[in-house]
Amino acid sequence: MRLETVSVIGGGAWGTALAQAAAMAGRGVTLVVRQAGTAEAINAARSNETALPGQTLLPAITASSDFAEADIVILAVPAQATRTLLSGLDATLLAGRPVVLSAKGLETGTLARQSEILADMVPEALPYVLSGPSFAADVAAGRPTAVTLAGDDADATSALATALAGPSFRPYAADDRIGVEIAGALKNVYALACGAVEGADLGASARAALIARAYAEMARMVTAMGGSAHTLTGLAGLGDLTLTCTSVQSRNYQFGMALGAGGSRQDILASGAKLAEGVATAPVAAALARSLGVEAPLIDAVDAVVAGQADIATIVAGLMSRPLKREH
Ligand SMILES: NC(=O)C1=CN([C@@H]2O[C@H](COP(=O)(O)OP(=O)(O)OC[C@H]3O[C@@H](n4cnc5c(N)ncnc54)[C@H](OP(=O)(O)O)[C@@H]3O)[C@@H](O)[C@H]2O)C=CC1
Ligand SMILES: O=C(CO)COP(=O)(O)O
Repeated sequence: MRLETVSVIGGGAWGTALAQAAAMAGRGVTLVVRQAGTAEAINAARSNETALPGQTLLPAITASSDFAEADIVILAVPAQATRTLLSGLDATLLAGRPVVLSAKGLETGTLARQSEILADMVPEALPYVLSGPSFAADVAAGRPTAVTLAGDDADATSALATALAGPSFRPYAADDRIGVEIAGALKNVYALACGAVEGADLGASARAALIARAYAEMARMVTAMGGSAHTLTGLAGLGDLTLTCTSVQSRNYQFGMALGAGGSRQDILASGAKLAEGVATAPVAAALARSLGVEAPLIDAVDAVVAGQADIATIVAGLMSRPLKREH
């Protein structure tokens, strides 16, 4: 299969960074944005100053407001926008092509993973999931980054990983799409919790305990969904959980800090908070856990705090007074 050209759909921080990574890999790239004026501004400045300031885009990238036919399509819009985006695209341009899903979230209402949305909307597309510890600013600046790229066919996934790999961007091929998608969505929920630990000044010990118990909870969720807990030992699991749950640079962590300091979801959003996917995913993950019969006290705790149903002190007291049990 020809893997020379790439269309990245979504002109935010991540779409811009993935366009840069694909250009570094030697691909010809179209960065598809919503507004013609935005495309013109990016092409003129050779930079997407609104979404990813201070990064000069490589010459192989052209921004456009039209979806161009390409060998590889990468979707990089927020998880809740993926269905709307796909409903507006010409499905014939996606049929038989690798479509790389890079959003980290579960869909409100349907509880769907990103690749389930793609299967609903364009069943003829070839689904791949890209996830792992990778801040857009790091990827775009050419700092060393490694991610997981999961697809159904091992040879085709390796070929796609090779087509997207560059000197500073290293995709590892994998086959567990479910595990990778659930890990990517849930780490944002746990990052909210870890940010709240910092915002409420509960200490580094509490944060480390939270990360370890989040990993165990994530493993229960992945297994119940039909994925492999082994996937969580990799970049999309441990890697991204570590990054997002310990970095003030993470938008989910920042949102959690504001919650931990006593802010309400509404007030934090009104203050202009950046996209924090865990906010939409927390109630979806809680509903998913209930439907699967999985015990998920941390997801439930984040869901309750985000919904304004409980304060941090009550949540912490509740978690610390759960019946003692064996660790494994
Ligand atoms: N930023 C990061 O470091 C990383 C982000 N991700 C994931 O990537 C996804 C996107 O995040 P990110 O780019 O950072 O978010 P941003 O908020 O920076 O950008 C989101 C972009 O999506 C566009 N968009 C929203 N809805 C639509 C739509 N219906 N059709 C077309 N475009 C649309 C917006 O367009 P407009 O500007 O016109 O509103 C905006 O450019 C998230 O799921 C995130 O978790 C994954 C790894 C790293
Ligand atoms: O997914 C990310 C890094 O891997 C980005 O995290 P935030 O969306 O929390 O900034």
